[in-house]
Amino acid sequence: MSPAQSQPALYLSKVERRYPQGSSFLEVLRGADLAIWPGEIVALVAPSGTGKSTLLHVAGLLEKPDGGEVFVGTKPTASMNDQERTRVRREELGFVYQFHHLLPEFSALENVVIPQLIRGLSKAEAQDRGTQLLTFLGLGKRLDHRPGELSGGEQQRVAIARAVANAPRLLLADEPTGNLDPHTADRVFQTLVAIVRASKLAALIATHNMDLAARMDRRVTIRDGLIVQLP
Ligand SMILES: Nc1ncnc2c1ncn2[C@@H]1O[C@H](COP(=O)(O)OP(=O)(O)OP(=O)(O)O)[C@@H](O)[C@H]1O
Repeated sequence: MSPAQSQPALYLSKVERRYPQGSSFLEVLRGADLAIWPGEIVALVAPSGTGKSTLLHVAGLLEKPDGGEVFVGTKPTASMNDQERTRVRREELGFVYQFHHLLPEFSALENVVIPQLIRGLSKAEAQDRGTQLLTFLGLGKRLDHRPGELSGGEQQRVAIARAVANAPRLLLADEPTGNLDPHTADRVFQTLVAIVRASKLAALIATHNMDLAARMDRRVTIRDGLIVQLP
């Protein structure tokens, strides 16, 4: 086993998250434990309101846990300040949402290049990598198209390329195909799996789509604020 594989890409240890509700608190996560290993694609499947988005926000360092620890690789993040969390988020995490949030005035390639420039890559390196990624995702002939000139599935593939452009350790996705028709959703999911496998990323993907969940390596749910493995 290589050193990279001997530690989880993400490890949530006894994570707690609660929100004020009237005079008390709504306890959404009550000690959630979850490890995701490099190369693994894990489906997060749970009824509405049980805490999927909360879990993704905590795992994505967008919200701090009220208790427990979130390790990205070996790094404990709970006591990091905002600047450190932003750096880990930018360098080690990739995000894909139901709606792509691409920059409408920039081309597909520019949308993938910009985060790499922010990370400090040269323009030539960023363009090379962006072109390779978009070509891998079947968009080699769409590099110069703006999001408004692309289909929904193509836009979502650009969003996937953007999310993995900085070679993150972990991809977090919230209903990445939820806005697409079943056929397009299937194709986008296939490309998502292909890129995760090719890059040896770890992925946590929240979905209501049981067919897609069945094709991932593992399925987990949230029950009474805890992570429970599904068959
Ligand atoms: N910022 C907040 N303040 C107060 N309550 C919140 C906040 N965010 C989420 N909640 C509550 O926490 C619970 C879990 O919300 P969350 O959005 O994580 O659920 P979910 O499983 O993602 O739901 P869905 O599948 O409908 O998106 C819900 O009852 C929600 O109302």
